[in-house]
Amino acid sequence: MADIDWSRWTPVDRATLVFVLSGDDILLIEKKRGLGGGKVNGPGGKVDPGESVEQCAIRECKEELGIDVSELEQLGEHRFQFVDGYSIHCWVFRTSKWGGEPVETDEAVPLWRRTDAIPYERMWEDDHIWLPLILEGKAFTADWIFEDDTMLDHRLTLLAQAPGAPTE
Ligand SMILES: Nc1ncnc2c1[nH]c(=O)n2[C@H]1C[C@H](O)[C@@H](COP(=O)(O)OP(=O)(O)OP(=O)(O)O)O1
Repeated sequence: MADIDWSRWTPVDRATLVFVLSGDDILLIEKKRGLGGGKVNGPGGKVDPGESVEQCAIRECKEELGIDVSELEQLGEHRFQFVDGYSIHCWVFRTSKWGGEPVETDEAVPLWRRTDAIPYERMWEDDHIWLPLILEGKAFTADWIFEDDTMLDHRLTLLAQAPGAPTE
């Protein structure tokens, strides 16, 4: 964390992640392409110009899984900094409200798993640190330094309330 002035940090991209919960189950994806292609993650992706993070979350769930999510609860904020200079600011939502049946698309394969059997070994290295907080409904903000797929450092702070919407 030492070399980064997080107070001046400006991301290259903004993105979202969405976790749909249904009883003891969570809806994940096997991501086919893009950043993290080949990994298991939640549906999500980069924010389009002029789009809010919530609009992005809804659009990405439709594009990647064909489902319509609603009543999104914004709980987490990630600042991912890669040592090659790339950076991405990611907003994490959860919901238990969705319509439609998740289907495979050219971007993702749906993957329902029990919340006590999340395949962290197939996910980004950071996920096991913060996804349990999403399941518990705990708000947080977190900073991460990555070299490619390897997590070098991190700092996670629990929040009393959800992080605010992005201002950049
Ligand atoms: N470290 C880590 N853990 C968990 N999730 C992520 C990371 N780093 C990440 O970037 N992500 C997430 C954040 C986003 O949901 C995706 C990256 O966006 P991407 O899928 O590349 O964006 P799209 O808009 O869907 O894809 P393109 O159309 O740009 O190819 O990963």
